Amino acid sequence: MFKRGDWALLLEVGGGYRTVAKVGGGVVQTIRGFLDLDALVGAPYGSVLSSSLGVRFMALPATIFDVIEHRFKRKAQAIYPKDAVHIVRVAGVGPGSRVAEAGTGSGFLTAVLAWYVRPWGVVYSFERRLDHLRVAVDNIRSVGLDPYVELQLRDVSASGFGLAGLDAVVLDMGDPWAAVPYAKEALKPGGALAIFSTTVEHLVKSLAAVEEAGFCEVSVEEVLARRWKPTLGEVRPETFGVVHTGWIIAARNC
Ligand SMILES: C[S@@+](CC[C@H](N)C(=O)[O-])C[C@H]1O[C@@H](n2cnc3c(N)ncnc32)[C@H](O)[C@@H]1O
Repeated sequence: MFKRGDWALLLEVGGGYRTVAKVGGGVVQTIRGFLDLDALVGAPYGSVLSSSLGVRFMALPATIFDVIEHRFKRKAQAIYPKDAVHIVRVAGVGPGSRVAEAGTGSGFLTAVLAWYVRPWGVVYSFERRLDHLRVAVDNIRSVGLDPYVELQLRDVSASGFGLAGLDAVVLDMGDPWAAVPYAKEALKPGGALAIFSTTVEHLVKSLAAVEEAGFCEVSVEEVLARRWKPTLGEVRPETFGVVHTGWIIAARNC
């Protein structure tokens, strides 16, 4: 059953609208009318509540990805969930991992990494812009992941990470090639490096830096996720969708 402070995924019954809201957060406005979220405190998962316009919503427990997608504020270009999860895989991130990340941006990838390093690990996340860092702080706190994240205002291209023996370093920033030698110093032997690139030019410069720094087991992958229409009798790929996000370079510190 829902507790005060839980995040609920609210699905319009018989319609396509969805939103995510905090249980016990009072009355919230949606494009389908007002919803009283206090009514969900103590209610079982799957409860239905009506908006002020009479639109019915089914309330389900929200996943971390539901909250990130619907409630996180955006200050910088955020990573897509398909890429974030792939980074978790290639960087071998799991419970107890010590991971450094730059730049933090709005903290979308930070939150995903923090979700996976729980309950013993830590994400050291570096950002050079204070306005971005402030948004990330709010986003990460909103999902209760702040105990697993150490945020720092720092330009890693100029100053490195100031850390050693890390399990992984993840770079989603304009000039990762400048941070690659610092990433090598910060990683434990065998530790993983992951770099997200959105253009071919960025990818090639990043790859050159990875090779120059002496990393091994280098790979480049693009994650293609195509949404299909699940309506029986009309099952086919959706007409519109996200065509390109980026590539993920992975390498090991050898
Ligand atoms: C594309 S955004 C990162 C988005 C983030 N991965 C997310 O999912 O929300 C790139 C961020 O890197 C930061 N950045 C760029 N160069 C940096 C550097 N040398 N050191 C630290 N942060 C840097 C930028 O200010 C920006 O916030």
